[in-house]
Amino acid sequence: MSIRVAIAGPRGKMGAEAVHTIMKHDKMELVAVLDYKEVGKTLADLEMFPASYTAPIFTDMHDLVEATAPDVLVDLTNPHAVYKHTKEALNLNVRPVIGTTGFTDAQLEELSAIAKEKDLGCIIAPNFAIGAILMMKFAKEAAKYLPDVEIIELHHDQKLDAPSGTAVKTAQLIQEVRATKMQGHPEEKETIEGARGAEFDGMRIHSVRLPGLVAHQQVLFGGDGQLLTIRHDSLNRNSFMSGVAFCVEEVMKMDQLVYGLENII
Ligand SMILES: NC(=O)C1=CN([C@@H]2O[C@H](COP(=O)(O)OP(=O)(O)OC[C@H]3O[C@@H](n4cnc5c(N)ncnc54)[C@H](O)[C@@H]3O)[C@@H](O)[C@H]2O)C=CC1
Ligand SMILES: O=C(O)C1=N[C@H](C(=O)O)C[C@H](O)C1
Repeated sequence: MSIRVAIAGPRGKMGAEAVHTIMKHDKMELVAVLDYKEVGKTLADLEMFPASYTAPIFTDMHDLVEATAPDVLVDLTNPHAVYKHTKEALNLNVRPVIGTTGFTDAQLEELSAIAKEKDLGCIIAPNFAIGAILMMKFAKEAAKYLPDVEIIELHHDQKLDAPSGTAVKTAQLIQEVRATKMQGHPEEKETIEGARGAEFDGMRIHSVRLPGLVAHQQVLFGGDGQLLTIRHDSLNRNSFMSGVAFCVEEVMKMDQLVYGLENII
């Protein structure tokens, strides 16, 4: 039987790719999409999709679930909308697969508690690309031996959140294996505010935003007379799509919230 999938944010850069991915998948059916406008239309009414894409557009999650009974909601919207969508989906017994970044720790804890209470799978994946997950895993391993680390993430200039969800997740994974360490000179002073980047548990995160970039990150480790750089580049958004399809299948087998694909690959 097909997995019934709804997608929030279908007109976005990631959402549109995800629409094509689900439409092409032989074990999945795109039953609806959630947008903030165009209610009553179908994807086929939007110029960007072919006439064969007949999934209806909803602007209200309750209406969407009542009319189309999805098994899974894939959210690719923005940091302002995603928490509400995830909570609503869980409360309506729909399993969320969330690619949108920008959750607070308190929101993650609350959503985790709801998923647990309902025995429902929920995946929150700051990055769906296998190469990025390996980059994070390798960075965590390297930090055991080289605890001086700075993260540089580079993204397109339409990105709303900084630092990226991937950079935050990388820093959290490193924090698990590294004793807190304030890096740099103890008396260093920024002569222009922000020059040293964001501070996370003593390590620094730098965010670059430029047209032409997609999604890139390098993790730099410094040691005595040596440097190690671990870098990942997403050159297009197709790089995320096998991860999206993997999560839609996996979340059907789960009964709790998982934050980060490194926990399930
Ligand atoms: N986990 C991953 O591997 C990846 C995650 N992302 C994240 O996915 C999110 C989307 O990224 P992009 O597609 O580049 O952004 P985008 O700006 O191109 O698309 C966002 C879409 O969400 C829609 N939207 C906004 N509010 C909405 C609402 N209340 N209900 C329904 N739709 C709404 C917008 O109309 C827009 O079409 C971002 O948070 C980004 O960081 C992006 C790439 C990979
Ligand atoms: O906004 C993006 O583009 C991306 N967002 C995610 C993040 O914040 O880490 C994943 C990837 O880096 C692309």
